[in-house]
Parts: sequence; C-alpha cells; structure tokens
Amino acid sequence: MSHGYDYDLLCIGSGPAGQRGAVQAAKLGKRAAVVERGRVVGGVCVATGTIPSKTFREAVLSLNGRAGFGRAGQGAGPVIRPTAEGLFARVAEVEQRQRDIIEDQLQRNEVTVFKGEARFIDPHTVAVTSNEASSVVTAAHILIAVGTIPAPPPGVATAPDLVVTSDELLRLTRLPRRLAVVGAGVIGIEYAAMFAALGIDVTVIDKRDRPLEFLDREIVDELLSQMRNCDVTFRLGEEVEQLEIVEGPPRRVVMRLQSGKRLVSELVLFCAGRQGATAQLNLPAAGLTPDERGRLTVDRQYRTAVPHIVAAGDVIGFPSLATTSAEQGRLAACVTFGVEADPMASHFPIGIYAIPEISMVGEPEHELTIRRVPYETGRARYREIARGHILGDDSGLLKMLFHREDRRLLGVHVIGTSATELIHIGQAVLGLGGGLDYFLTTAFNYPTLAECYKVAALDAHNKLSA
Ligand SMILES: Cc1cc2nc3c(=O)[nH]c(=O)nc-3n(C[C@H](O)[C@H](O)[C@H](O)COP(=O)(O)OP(=O)(O)OC[C@H]3O[C@@H](n4cnc5c(N)ncnc54)[C@H](O)[C@@H]3O)c2cc1C
Ligand SMILES: NC(=O)c1ccc[n+]([C@@H]2O[C@H](COP(=O)([O-])OP(=O)(O)OC[C@H]3O[C@@H](n4cnc5c(N)ncnc54)[C@H](O)[C@@H]3O)[C@@H](O)[C@H]2O)c1
Repeated sequence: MSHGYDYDLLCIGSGPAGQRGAVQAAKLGKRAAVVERGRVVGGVCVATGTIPSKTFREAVLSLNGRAGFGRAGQGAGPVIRPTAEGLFARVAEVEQRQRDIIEDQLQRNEVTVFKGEARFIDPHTVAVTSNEASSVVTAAHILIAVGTIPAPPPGVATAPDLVVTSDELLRLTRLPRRLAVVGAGVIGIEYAAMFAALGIDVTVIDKRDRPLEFLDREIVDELLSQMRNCDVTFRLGEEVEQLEIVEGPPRRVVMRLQSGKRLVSELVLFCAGRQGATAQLNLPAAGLTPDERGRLTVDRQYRTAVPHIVAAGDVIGFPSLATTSAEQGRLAACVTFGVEADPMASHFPIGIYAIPEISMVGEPEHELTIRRVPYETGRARYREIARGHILGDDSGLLKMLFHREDRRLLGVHVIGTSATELIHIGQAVLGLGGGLDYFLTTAFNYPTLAECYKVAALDAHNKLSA
C-alpha cells in the first residue's frame, strides 16, 4: 500500500502517543519512524512533565520522611535545608533511565528515529531540520503527536531566575524563599503543594473562584484546607493581566491583576494552560487547520480532516494525560492499518500528585446532582483504618457514590496516601459494571488501605437501609 513512500507510518513527536503509535505499527509489520525535535526521545512526559514532576515529588516526600503533610525539616530531628541540586539530581537520574528504556524499545522494534523539527512540505512529505542536518521523509500515513507547550506569560519572556513555566522550573539553580504560582490547574496545584512542603512560602493565583472544577468538591475543599495548613495562600477570582520585571536590587517580578492589585514575587511559576505545539508544523501544507489553541480536531478514530493523517495525545485536547495519550497513539496506528481494536474504556482515572495526592474515577457528586441521578455516598476515613494509622495518615478520605436504585457504582474519589494506586480497585468495579454488592461480599488484605472500600461500602449500605 505504501509503495513509493519511505515509511508506512511517520509519527511526529516521541511522547507517549508517538512512541506507542510507532511501536504498534512496527508490531503490525509496518515500516515506522518517529521525528523528535527535542534533544532526546520521550516527549514532555519524560523531559519536563510527568516523570520529572513526579520524581521531584518523591524527592520532596523523602525529605519529609512521610507521604504527607507539613514542611521539610519540621517534626523530629534537625532542620534539613534541601538544595536545588540535591533535589534535581534524582530527577535527572530517573529521566535518563526512562529515555534509555524508550530508545531501547524503539530500537528493538526497528523504529527509525529522526532528530530534528518536522515541517510539512505536502500531505505526505515532511522536512526534518536540526542544527546538524536536514532531510526529507515521505510516508503513506502520518500520526501527528506533537503534544503541547506552556502558554507564555503575558508581558515578559521567561527568565531562568524570575519567571518560569513548568518547562524551566526544575532547572532552577537555587530554591526561592517565596514562589507565586499563576494558574491553579493540575500543574499549579501539584507544584504549589511540593514547594510548600519544602518550607517555601507559596501564593497561588487563579482567575476562577474554584480550582480543579472537574474533581469532586469535597475532595478539593479537603486539599485546599490541607494546603492552607502548609501556609499556601490562595488568591482565587483574581486574573493576572501582566507581568513586569523590576530591576533591583533585588530584581523582582510584579504581577498586575485585573482587579488593580499588584503582587510582588521573587519567582513566578506561570502555568495558566497549555497550547498545541503545531505552530512550526506548517499545517496548511498538509491541508489542516488547528483551532485557536493550536489543537487538532479528530473523529472517534483519531482521523483528521485529511484521511491519511491521524492525530493523538495532548494535541487533540482532553483528557491530555500520559496514559490516555499512549493508548490513543496505539489505537490511531491500529485504525490507520485497518486493524480492529476496541476503543479506549470510558472510565479512566485522573490522578493529581499534590501533597496529599488525589484520584478520581467516574462522576463527582455535583455532576450527579446536575443530572438529577439519585445517589448515596459511602465514606471511609483513613483514621478509621488500621493501615492509615500505620502510615500516620489521619486525614485521608475515600468516598464512593452508588446509584440509589440499582446500587451501581457511579464514582470513586480519594484523597490521601496512595490515592492514585487505590483508585484502580474502583476503576475495575466501575468498568465491569459492578456496585455495592461486590464490596459488601468481598474481603481485602488486612491491614491495607483497600479496607477503605469495605468501610465506605458498609457506610453506604447503612444509609440506604435506614
Ligand atoms: C508538568 C507536567 C506534569 C504532568 N504530570 C502528569 C501526570 O502526573 N500524569 C499524567 O498522566 N500526565 C501528566 N502530564 C501530561 C503528560 O505529560 C502528557 O499528557 C503527555 O506527555 C502527552 O503525550 P503526547 O505524546 O501527546 O505529547 P508530548 O509528551 O508532549 O510529546 C510531544 C513531543 O513532540 C515533539 N514535537 C513537537 N513538535 C514537533 C515537531 N514539529 N517536530 C518534531 N517533534 C516535535 C516535542 O518535542 C515532544 O517531545 C503532565 C504534564 C506536565 C506539563
Ligand atoms: N497529574 C496529572 O495528570 C497532570 C499533572 C500535571 C499536568 N497535567 C496536564 O497538564 C495540563 C494542565 O496544565 P495547566 O495546569 O497549565 O492548565 P489548566 O488549563 O489545567 O489550568 C490553568 C489554570 O490557570 C488559570 N488561569 C489562566 N489564565 C490565568 C490568568 N491570567 N490569571 C490567573 N489564572 C489564570 C485557569 O483558570 C486554570 O485554572 C493538563 O492538560 C493536564 O492534563 C496532568
């Protein structure tokens, strides 16, 4: 089918979507290649996103000596003053290991890797340009998996010591005493929690009145309360209009808010959304037009408006997670080569690696209320659970929502130690269409946090029987 082309599938971008798309094509016996403009393979996921941020979090937690709450150096023992160098060393080590694994996997599957920036010449032809070389590659099919870049801060360019996005944050050479975080999305909340746990004064500014609106409100309220206990200040309902650098000494950043206020900070993390990384692709040459945030629209089979070009991962928008991007990339490759593959399950979990961590699957309470679905809640607090005591986590909470009539599980919401792991029990039950009776009749290992499921189910059962 692809006679005359260099490759059967060319994936632009080597993040989770591009990698999985290429490997899936190779497994189907196709000639696959990946183009990556970054120094190394792995995408935002390995270079600046998921892997570095989660490794940094572990480094912070190991300083605190437990999965949680309070600030570095508090509690027993001498005060520890962490250094940027010490914290980031582990990040670099894990990133390198992840890259080795990905490179090895691509090599094993005979996927060619082109280093350079891809730019369409025509719908089947891409120019790949780097400082060292340039080449032209043709392909029968193309997977656009270029991911996203941070929205730029208004008014200033990023400056390593004053204004950073999540791309530069973990390259700081010293830790600040105060940090302002603009944007209380997932990135802002995660990093605010991590820096606060290091004893840094953190202020979070967001134009919305409630952060993380897609999560269950009870869980978000609990998170904000725990973050406030860690001295994080939230300025909600405040829009940052402009950033300005004031030459010192000391040099400072001034944030002008729409309300007329001015806030001064020694370092600003600007994480107020991300946009599709399509600006350099010359999409018109391929016959494609991105939306106003640089993203591409696809159908349920990841096809763009041009039949032989598919797109997957963050560049197509929600849910923009590493795991869903990888699965989309794999499915897009299957679709491309006419291989039957079940669509991705609709119930995928969301994990927010704040301190404490949060995870959810299914629907939050306010969505059920809006849709007038009759439901009952069951709660288990870690302080009632033996494993919670052993871990020293008294503030964790697991909440399940069941349909009042047929007792189906509708949603699970967890805040506390291992929430992002614990959620998968709920995900399996939800995905298999199970409900209250499963939890009432099953037994879990003891002492584990899984016991929360039993306790929460009994709580819901008692309410439904009352
Ligand atoms: C700070 C942060 C933390 C995150 N934490 C989590 C988390 O905990 N859990 C989670 O599930 N998700 C997390 N994410 C999201 C996750 O990283 C993304 O969903 C995932 O990386 C998207 O994969 P992708 O393959 O679509 O694109 P990306 O990983 O963004 O990869 C795209 C690649 O394409 C390359 N590229 C772009 N344009 C071109 C071009 N013209 N030519 C050649 N190459 C090009 C880029 O250099 C990049 O390497 C986080 C993101 C950030 C920013
Ligand atoms: N654990 C995870 O799964 C994880 C972790 C980190 C990032 N991610 C991914 O990264 C992306 C999140 O990126 P993000 O947090 O930058 O974006 P976001 O869009 O989620 O949040 C941006 C926030 O900034 C606020 N904002 C925008 N402009 C503002 C302004 N001028 N002043 C004040 N507030 C402003 C918005 O109200 C919003 O709350 C998502 O796609 C997410 O899926 C996922």
